[in-house]
Amino acid sequence: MSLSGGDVSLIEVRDLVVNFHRRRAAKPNAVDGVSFAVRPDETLAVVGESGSGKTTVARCVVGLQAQQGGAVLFDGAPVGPVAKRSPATRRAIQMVFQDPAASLNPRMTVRSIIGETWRTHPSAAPAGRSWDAAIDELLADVGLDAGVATRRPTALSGGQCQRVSIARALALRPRLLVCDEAVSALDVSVQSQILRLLAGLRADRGLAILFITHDLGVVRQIADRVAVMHQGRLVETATADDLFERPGHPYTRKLLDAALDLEGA
Ligand SMILES: Nc1ncnc2c1ncn2[C@@H]1O[C@H](COP(=O)(O)OP(=O)(O)OP(=O)(O)O)[C@@H](O)[C@H]1O
Repeated sequence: MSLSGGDVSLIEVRDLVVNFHRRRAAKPNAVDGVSFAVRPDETLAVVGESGSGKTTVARCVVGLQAQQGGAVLFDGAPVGPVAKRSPATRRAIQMVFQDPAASLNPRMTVRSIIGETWRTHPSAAPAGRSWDAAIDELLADVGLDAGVATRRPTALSGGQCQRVSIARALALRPRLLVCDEAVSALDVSVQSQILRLLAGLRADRGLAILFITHDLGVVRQIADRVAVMHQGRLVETATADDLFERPGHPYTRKLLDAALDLEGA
């Protein structure tokens, strides 16, 4: 049965368990039996305070973190660590990180950063036209002008770098974008621009997005559904509307109250 409430899941996390202290059994699991699913056309936000296990779940989904229990299923089939995934699965699940400058090689131009993804995944490279033209088009898709292609990340703003990170992910025509605190390092106005960009890309390209964030303001702007994590466990999953209108779990209410206090401060 799909845990998403719909019929088809693109990605499903089933009873996931991660423990970073396997030899010391008394230490709690960082991720403790988490299950959720994302449909091919939706944005699911995973929200929770620092240390609740959000990033660890995201890293399991992209195959960068091994789990001690449970499974990650893509298109209904279990997928393991990234090194053991098929090139098609690796392409299909792309990640956008929190710190755009740190996730882009400062010595490379934007053109080489994007071109490199096609050298790693030749099956995704543009066929029948020049790479430069395809890169210009990708840059336009993320709201950057073609002149950015010859620049290095150090010559770009944080927002521009994050757009380049998104273009690099899109170059592989992914089906799922995993965004780990992808706007947390940006000014609020730039955050909104990037969130609008992601929403537009999702609609235009039929992307699914798994959005990891501690920020309920971001959740409100981007999410169709929300999974709330607390101390490694998932305490509530709801549509974004329901979560804000009728939070079901006391911890969710606490998070909402804390966010309201911040807004009012
Ligand atoms: N590589 C690691 N080795 C040991 N412990 C880790 C490691 N990565 C995460 N942890 C621990 O696992 C728990 C969950 O961390 P995680 O980063 O997934 O939480 P988070 O909700 O994403 O928090 P934040 O928003 O602060 O990144 C925390 O207690 C953290 O200290």
